[in-house]
Amino acid sequence: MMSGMDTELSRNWQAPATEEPIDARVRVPGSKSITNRAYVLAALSPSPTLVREPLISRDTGLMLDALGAFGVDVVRRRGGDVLLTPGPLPTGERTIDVGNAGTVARFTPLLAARCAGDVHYDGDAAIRRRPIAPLLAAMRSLGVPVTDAGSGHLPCTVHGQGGLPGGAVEVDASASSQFLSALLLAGPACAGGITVRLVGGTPPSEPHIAMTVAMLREFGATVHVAPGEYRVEQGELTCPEYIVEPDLSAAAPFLAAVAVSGGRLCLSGWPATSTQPGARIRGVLSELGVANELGAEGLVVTSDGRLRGARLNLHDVGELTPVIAAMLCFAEGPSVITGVAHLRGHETDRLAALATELSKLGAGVRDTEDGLVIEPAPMHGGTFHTYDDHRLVMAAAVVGLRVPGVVVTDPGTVGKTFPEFTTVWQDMLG
Ligand SMILES: O=C(O)C1=C[C@@H](OP(=O)(O)O)[C@@H](O)[C@H](O)C1
Ligand SMILES: C=C(OP(=O)(O)O)C(=O)O
Repeated sequence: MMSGMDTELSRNWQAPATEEPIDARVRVPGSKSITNRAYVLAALSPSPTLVREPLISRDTGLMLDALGAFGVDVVRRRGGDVLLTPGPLPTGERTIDVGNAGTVARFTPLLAARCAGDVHYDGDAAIRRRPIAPLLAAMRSLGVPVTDAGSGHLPCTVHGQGGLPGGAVEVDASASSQFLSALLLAGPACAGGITVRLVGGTPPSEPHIAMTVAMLREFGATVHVAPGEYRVEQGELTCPEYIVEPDLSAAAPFLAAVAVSGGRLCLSGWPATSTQPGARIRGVLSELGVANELGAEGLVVTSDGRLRGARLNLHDVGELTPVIAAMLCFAEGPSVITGVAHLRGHETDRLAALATELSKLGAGVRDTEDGLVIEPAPMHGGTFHTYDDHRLVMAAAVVGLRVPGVVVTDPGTVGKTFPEFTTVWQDMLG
């Protein structure tokens, strides 16, 4: 039996610190966003799809479970590839656990409408706080009956009628680009296709919308894009094999490690072009004065450990904010991050969490209405709370490299998108 102290230690992770420059080659697992889109599109493709090099993590496991509940046969091959073959759409009541996966919570309810019967949705306490009302409103206006407890949040029930109506629909995707992606991904299965008109503010995470459009086309869908309006034609999808790119947002903490500690790191498998927002970390690094170059062996980042402060609008790449904020705590001057008010509705209120945890360790970090102000200052060890947020574990790891004694709570929460993160991080240090 473990003593209370052992239990406490096993729940925490002492982030490794180093005074040596980094000299490493790292490979990260497949992209969460690409994997879960490939799974959704495979579920809508009548012929089998082999998804190669997918991410194997909590979010992608929950997606496969959800699709399995909708009659998709899922075969996990040795080595990680997954073969998906849709079967007859099921009838009767079922329940989907979305955990804290935005992609499962937002992308699958439209698919549930194709089943005949009630599909109940719920997940972690955190997902019950995350926005979904604009998506449910759009579903209702399409003619899909959905009930919730009146709060506009999960839990909710999709009353599947055995088919997905289509037509024209408006959506306010200013709180999450995933509302728009959800409607577009379901488009080929909608009767008569779907026309989505954006209302409200500009959606965040523009690269994720481009990813949705690009992947729909890779699966054979016809997609028309005009300013503020998208049209997806009804049609049969097919893609016998889809290869998933490495997750460039999961790569970001490793690149940040070189920026704060100096040295050289090669991230293997970096694609020449990508719709992933993580690809834009290269531009951010350049702006901070950190050299990075794409060559035959991958993306190579080299640094002497010095970086400039900057003013960064991260509206398009919000999921990079925790790692970038951690990195900026070691810049030579202050920084301002703007454009990410929607992060308050992510896995946790990321702006509040980053301000609290980074300040607690000595940096001057405060949250503003739509971002963070970061005044670098000498930092010291202490406990870094992670609030069930995988990207806060990654941010804490970056701080811990330069600050001995950073104790990270609940490191297992990183399993949402990168179960092997702490091992790969340790390996990076040799
Ligand atoms: O579509 C996707 O795969 C994602 C879209 C973004 O969501 P928001 O637009 O809600 O920020 C991003 O932050 C999330 O990690 C993944
Ligand atoms: C916001 C994120 O995840 P989700 O897919 O749950 O929205 C994220 O991974 O940073």
